[in-house]
Amino acid sequence: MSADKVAPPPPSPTPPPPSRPRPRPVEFSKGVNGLDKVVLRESRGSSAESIFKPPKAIRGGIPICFPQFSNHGSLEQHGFARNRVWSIDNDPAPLPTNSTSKACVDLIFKPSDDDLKIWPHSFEFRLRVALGPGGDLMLTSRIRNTDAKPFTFTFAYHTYFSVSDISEVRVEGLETLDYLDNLQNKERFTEQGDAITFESEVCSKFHLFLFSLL
Ligand SMILES: O=P(O)(O)OC[C@H]1O[C@@H](O)[C@H](O)[C@@H](O)[C@@H]1O
Repeated sequence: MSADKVAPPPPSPTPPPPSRPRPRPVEFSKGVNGLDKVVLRESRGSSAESIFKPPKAIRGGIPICFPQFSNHGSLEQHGFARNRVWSIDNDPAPLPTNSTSKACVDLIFKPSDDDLKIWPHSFEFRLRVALGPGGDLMLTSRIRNTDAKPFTFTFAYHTYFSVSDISEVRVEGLETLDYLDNLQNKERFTEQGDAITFESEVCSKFHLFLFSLL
């Protein structure tokens, strides 16, 4: 082989793209009013199928299903409350004196004229989100009938949990409760085991309550 036909050295391997830094779960800063601001970010507490694009509801956090849970009615799945902008009550009732909470915010949702066209019942939904001293989060929902007539509704906190290893998860306390199995045509069963574990896809709805407000 002559010198001018020597094979060129192999290209050096492309370096991997720099990994994006993960957002810190809690950030502390100062708010516009000079008060301490705490931003909670849980980048993993959502479904892998999340589409953060209206009108699709965010599949993460704790969606509030109201006035309809699931497709048990004529409204959109899980009702419209999770897809609306709520306002903050700047003058909420104080926390009870025996409360261990240190901080809370009251969020209010009232139906718009368009909402009343699809669900003709006026109400005020007040959601209190309170943070305990140990970091525990407490949600209290109060729904007030501001209509002249009674109405019924279904409601749920559709909480998403971030788990690193599903095989380590056990859900206890549901023994003897009835549930509808979505993967078996919503057939009704009674839970027999003292703990539910997950070996494959599960989609069960336990113990549905129907509320009436007079
Ligand atoms: O996708 P959505 O509307 O946020 O609902 C989340 C889940 O809600 C559950 O109640 C349904 O049984 C699931 O099928 C669904 O994936």
